[in-house]
Amino acid sequence: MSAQLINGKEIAAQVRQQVATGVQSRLAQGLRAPGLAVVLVGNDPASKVYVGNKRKACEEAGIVSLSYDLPEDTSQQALEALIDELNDNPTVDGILVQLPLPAHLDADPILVKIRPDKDVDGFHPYNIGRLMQRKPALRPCTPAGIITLLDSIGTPYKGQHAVIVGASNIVGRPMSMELLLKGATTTVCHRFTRDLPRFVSEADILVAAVGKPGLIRGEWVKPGATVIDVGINRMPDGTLKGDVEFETAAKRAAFITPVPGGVGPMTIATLLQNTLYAADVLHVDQD
Ligand SMILES: Nc1nc2c(c(=O)[nH]1)N[C@@H](CN(C=O)c1ccc(C(=O)N[C@@H](CCC(=O)O)C(=O)O)cc1)CN2
Repeated sequence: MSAQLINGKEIAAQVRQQVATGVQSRLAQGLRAPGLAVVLVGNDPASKVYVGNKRKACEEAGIVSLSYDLPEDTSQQALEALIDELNDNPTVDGILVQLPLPAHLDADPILVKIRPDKDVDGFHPYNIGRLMQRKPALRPCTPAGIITLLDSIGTPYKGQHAVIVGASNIVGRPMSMELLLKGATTTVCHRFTRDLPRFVSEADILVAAVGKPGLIRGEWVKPGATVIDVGINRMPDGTLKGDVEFETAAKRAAFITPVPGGVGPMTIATLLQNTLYAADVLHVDQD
């Protein structure tokens, strides 16, 4: 391996420490601790792990985590009623509905119902619009966390070709906007893209977010590229594998994120940052 590893776990720990300091400073001023409502519907095992990690991270940073674990057969109406209640609760700065929801539920009306100033996932059309206008408020956690990682290695964005593989609402599309705002020339590849290897081989910054283990072959990677692997694919033997063929990609790249321990921890650290931001900046009248 010649690439330098980007240690997401370590950088996430630094971000979480900064958030903890911010929370302490609120308490020292006599302000209340920020509150995050974490809503989990159903029994998806991966979602349970992520939600558990989010709640633990909140506690460690001094953020009050309010847990709402709802049964698999929760109705659309009941979930929307809970969002109304949380929107009106002055001790709640952030509301997070863990995705994916069970198949009978429609996520879009639920995400739109979350008050934009409590939308710490940054998925509400208002927050996406703010990002598009270069006036970000609450930014989607995974793309914003990736920018923190790229900043940490001094990425010279301007004029670089950033190629994002995957066009999801959670990662690919907001990621392309984050990188565009940084001055990169961005290309988004998706399932209809012809000749994926050609685009990958032209990427100075490559972000892979498709959820297909090893889809991106190491030999496609441009020598000296920065490779960010968002894929967290659980293999039959229980191990986690990224979307990028790690060993071969690491021989060509200058920087690469591991899976696990790369992007995933940054998603949670950025969620805490967003929650503190919502409490400090967006809800100053609620203390
Ligand atoms: N409401 C949301 N739902 C989902 C989001 C999101 O940002 N908001 N993103 C993903 C899942 N996700 C956060 O919820 C998430 C995924 C992975 C990790 C993480 O720390 N992964 C570890 C490995 C953990 C493991 O053992 O599985 C790592 O990569 O090191 C954190 C958050 C979909 N849903």
